[in-house]
Amino acid sequence: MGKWQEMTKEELEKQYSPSRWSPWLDADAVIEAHVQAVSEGTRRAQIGTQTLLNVPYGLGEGEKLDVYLPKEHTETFPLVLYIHGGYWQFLSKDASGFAAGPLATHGVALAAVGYDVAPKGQLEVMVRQVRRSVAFAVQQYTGISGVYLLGHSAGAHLAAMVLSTDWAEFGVVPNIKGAFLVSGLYDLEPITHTYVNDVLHMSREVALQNSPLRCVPKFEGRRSCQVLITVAQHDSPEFHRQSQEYFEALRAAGWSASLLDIGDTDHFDVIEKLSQEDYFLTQVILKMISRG
Ligand SMILES: N[C@@H](CC(=O)c1ccccc1NC=O)C(=O)O
Repeated sequence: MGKWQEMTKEELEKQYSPSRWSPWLDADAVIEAHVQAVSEGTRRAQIGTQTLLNVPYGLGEGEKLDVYLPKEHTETFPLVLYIHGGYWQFLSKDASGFAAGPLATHGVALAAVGYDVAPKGQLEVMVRQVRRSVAFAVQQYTGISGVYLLGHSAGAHLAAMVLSTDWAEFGVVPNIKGAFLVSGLYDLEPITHTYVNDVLHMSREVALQNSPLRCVPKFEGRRSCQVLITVAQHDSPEFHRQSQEYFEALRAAGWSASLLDIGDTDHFDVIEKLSQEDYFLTQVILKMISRG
């Protein structure tokens, strides 16, 4: 596999079209199935948990959280903040509670983060919104025993940007105990050369400044934070490269990180299946949280 700089525009666009790599469904069908799966999974999670929908974390219309609590929750519990994917332009928090069921069964709360996707939002706006949502959550809910980030695809990019936050201006330093980054993007420069940027309009500077790969902070060893980077077996080679390089960059900066290639999954069902308790990644996440 050559470098992205040497690819034709056609090849680069294919690399960054996750729907074209599913071995099971064609591009349109896989996206349709994905929207269906996350919507249906979210509906089921809303029945099985206690919900607080549309909790504002800021003044903007899009700055809201959907919180899913275990039905019988104790006073303190871990909170997973879920940041949805969709190339910073599709999907919303409304269909992003599908992972809450199995978590709630084990006493873990989930909050699906809303943010302004493009064209309304620009990339830097989304990064700031997600950072603010994390600061808000830890200030609002004093019962949180630990915060975990869970992000898919573009949402894993936003979660990774949360890890590189200088919290000085947020008035709080969240105790982020772990991050689960699923099929994410950490190097945005190649994306500026694809159709994805037709709506985002990222400049090269914005792409560089908002690439987690280029802003990994040195890990200060005072607290523990585990980062799990996962990629789907049927993600494209460029997606695999992105995860591999971010993993190496985290390790080089002293972070505790691991990299996991999840067999028999594509870019979409790798996250959808978190609605199932017996899914491999659900079990890994529950285990990491239970270790605290
Ligand atoms: N053109 C993209 C579209 C895409 O990523 C997407 C579209 C709708 C809803 C979610 C998407 N991606 C990841 O969650 C693709 O090829 O998959």
